[in-house]
Amino acid sequence: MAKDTSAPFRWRTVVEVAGIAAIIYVLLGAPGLPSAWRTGRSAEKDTPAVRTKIESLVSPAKELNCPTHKYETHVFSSSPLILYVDGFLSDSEAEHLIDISADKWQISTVSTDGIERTDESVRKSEKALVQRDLTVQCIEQRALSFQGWPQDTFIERLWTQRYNESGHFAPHFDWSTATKTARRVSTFMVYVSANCTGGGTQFLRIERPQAESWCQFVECNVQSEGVTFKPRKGAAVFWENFDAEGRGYRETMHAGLPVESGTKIGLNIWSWYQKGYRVDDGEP
Ligand SMILES: O=C(O)CCC(=O)C(=O)O
Ligand SMILES: [Fe+2]
Repeated sequence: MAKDTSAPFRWRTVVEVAGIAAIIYVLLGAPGLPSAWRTGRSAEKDTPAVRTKIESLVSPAKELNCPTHKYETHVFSSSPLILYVDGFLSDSEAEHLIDISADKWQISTVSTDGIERTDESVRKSEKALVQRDLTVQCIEQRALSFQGWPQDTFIERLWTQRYNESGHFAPHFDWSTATKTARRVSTFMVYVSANCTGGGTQFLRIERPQAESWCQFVECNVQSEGVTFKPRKGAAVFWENFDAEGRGYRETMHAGLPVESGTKIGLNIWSWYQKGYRVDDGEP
């Protein structure tokens, strides 16, 4: 009787096709996987976007003489870590940030894979790059000290952000480009001025806490998805963008809700992990 050789042959074909598909998937850059896992194809490559990012990293001068400043921290969530920091900025620091932003406002951009564009359906606001004077460096220092001066972690140059009526920022993550050795590890969303209605910072995938006490900081009287932090002058919402393995937290998706009346001014303080990088102290 003739031997049936077709079954082993089919299996070999299946294995070969799977192998070729896997090679093509890797060559395409492993689409669908978080970029932190795409080893061998990373922001360490010296692209213009990476150079611009690295040039924006700063470290406050070590011998700074900053005034004593006290704030109150409330743990909102431990995983992901989300903290509410009341009084992160003093009134005079907030006023100073407003003053030094005054002649610097420019239309805000959004960035996809390091490429900047304007799109009011995503982000409608103005932003200002603030000069690194003593007050600003003391704020940078406060942000690093708050996190325990983590290794190889720097502050991205600070920007204020102004939203007038209908200004908003659609849901997004703060961690678009990320690798194992370079990523935006944490965010402070600081309210510099909050003469507005609306304009809260909404986390769509996180539930509002039950305790009544949180109602001073989060919206309790509106029916909306997730939880919304109220803009409150001087306060900050702090969160970590990645877990210990370097995976972005999906729960940190957030939005700046439309300002219904008045003006809201925010300050972004982003901390960036850049393995092995050293930055000169001090001056802008
Ligand atoms: O304005 C807000 O409440 C959020 C701003 C924000 O998410 C950002 O600037 O990345
Ligand atoms: Fe954001």
